[in-house]
Amino acid sequence: MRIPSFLRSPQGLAASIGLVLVILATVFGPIVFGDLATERSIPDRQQGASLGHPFGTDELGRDLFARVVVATRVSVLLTLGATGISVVGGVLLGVIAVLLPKVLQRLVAGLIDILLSFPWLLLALFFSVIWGTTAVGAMLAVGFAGIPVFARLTSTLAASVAGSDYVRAAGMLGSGNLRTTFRHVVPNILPPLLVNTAAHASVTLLSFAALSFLGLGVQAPEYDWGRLLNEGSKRIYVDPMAAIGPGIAIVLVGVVFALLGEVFSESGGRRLPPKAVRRRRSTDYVAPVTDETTTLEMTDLRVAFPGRDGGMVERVHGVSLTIQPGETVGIVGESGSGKSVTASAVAGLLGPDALVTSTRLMFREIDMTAVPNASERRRLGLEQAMIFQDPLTSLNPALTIGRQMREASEVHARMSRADSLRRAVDKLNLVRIPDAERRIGQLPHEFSGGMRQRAMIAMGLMGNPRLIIADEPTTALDVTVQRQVMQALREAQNTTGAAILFISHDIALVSGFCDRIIVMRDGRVVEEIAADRLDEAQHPYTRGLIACVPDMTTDRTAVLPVIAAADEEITV
Ligand SMILES: Nc1ncnc2c1ncn2[C@@H]1O[C@H](COP(=O)(O)OP(=O)(O)OP(=O)(O)O)[C@@H](O)[C@H]1O
Repeated sequence: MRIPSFLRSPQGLAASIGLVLVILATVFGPIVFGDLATERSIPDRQQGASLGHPFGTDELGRDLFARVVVATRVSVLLTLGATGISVVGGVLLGVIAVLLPKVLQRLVAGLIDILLSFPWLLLALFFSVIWGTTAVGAMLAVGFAGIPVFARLTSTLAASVAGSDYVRAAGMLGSGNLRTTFRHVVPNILPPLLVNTAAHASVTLLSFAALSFLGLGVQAPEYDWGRLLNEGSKRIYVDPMAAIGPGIAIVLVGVVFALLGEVFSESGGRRLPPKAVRRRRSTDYVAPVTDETTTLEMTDLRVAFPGRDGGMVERVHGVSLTIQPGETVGIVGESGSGKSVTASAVAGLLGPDALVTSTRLMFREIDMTAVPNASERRRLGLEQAMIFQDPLTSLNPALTIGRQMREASEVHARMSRADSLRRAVDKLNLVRIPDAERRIGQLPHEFSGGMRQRAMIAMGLMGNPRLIIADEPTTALDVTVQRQVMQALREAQNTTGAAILFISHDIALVSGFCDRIIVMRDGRVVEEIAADRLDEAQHPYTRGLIACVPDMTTDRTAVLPVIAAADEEITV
């Protein structure tokens, strides 16, 4: 029999044994020890620890060990209830904070910060005054006092995931904010949330004990460990076990929760299996597009971002670009020349900070400068595909490749799960992923870099792409794998007839792959030239880029040419 990996570490084993004991005491404690815990025996009152009464007896002669075991249920259930309130409330508030418009986001973040600045126990005391000194009041108080902690954690974790390529890609597929948050963001913040939940449960248990000890928690005739501790502390110098007994229970269960947090954090990389989602069953698939309208028309695109002084700084200065169906257009230029910003404007992926203006920006007769309606969103999700530079950040690490591939066809083409699965396997075969039926159930980290990038291409083929935007798709790959990816891209184009907008700083790669090359520098197009006429390039910058590409005849002892700054004369 295979031993689960978490049982192989000492803390995993200790946490598991502790958890089983806590569950047994919670479920069976009151049943087994209930009578003993309430049975009064005046002759035996206030006895010290003995074999018959390990923790002694109280002032009515009731066995304290039995009372400590019986109190497990109240103490643990109140702890779980309060932790649940903190986690659910905090995660909801944190997620809402991420979904809100920027101004409201800041307001909620400010509110969370203010609540966090109050000491936790002080907040709990404040709430317990509101809800009264009862067990439920204490649970609500401790639970509500923990909400800001989880709200801050959730919004911070969500913000770090929200900038990933796969979340941007989900937005491009037309996935709404709520869907993207619950499908792509929440699964990726679950492991750290679980770790913090376990650690927080341990603190919550102590807070309950503290509240009950102060007389603000569980009230007589009910009792929990805090109350037993309070009663025992009155005779601590005579019968120390009366106070030490409930103290041991509090410490032991607190340690079990803390150890559980350790175990979660150690297995943090391991993902939870993806949940099944309800789907509309339908085979309503969108027919392939056959009309041949111009794929992209862009005139005088200008993009500005907020600068340090509060004003806007223009980074792309009047770029015009037209792409015809089936055409392969390359954009080359050095780092920072505005290639990615131009491509993101085409895909509508620039964030709310960017100020985008253009005389005309149409993708297959969809005005990309206006907010798309439902049918345009659906078309964009199916007809545009984007392949990013780093496949590891562009795939959601918590979802299987198959699940991510199916998203576009299920959301937009409304295909049934079985149909979209079949289509995903076909597309993985098309980009030559071996053993596609098995691979489709794997997570992105189980793929090699080149396979991940080919899976991204396959994902783009799940719709009916008319434009594939590939933003430096081979930069992170070695030369052999680069060839496989380029080949997959070419085959994808041959199969679909899609146009490709290929972005790279490598003019040699672009000239071998594209029909036409746009050369960009400092946010401007400096030259547009057919790939097979590159040797006739006029602009000194283009000639400089070509001269920087070494070939078999390059003198390896000579100094490489240097491209001068934009305002300098370039000599090659
Ligand atoms: N969100 C942003 N906020 C502010 N400035 C930005 C933002 N995105 C891009 N820029 C700026 O716009 C300019 C063009 O960036 P872009 O990413 O398009 O360059 P690139 O040509 O794709 O470079 P690389 O090859 O390094 O990816 C750069 O100066 C960059 O700093």
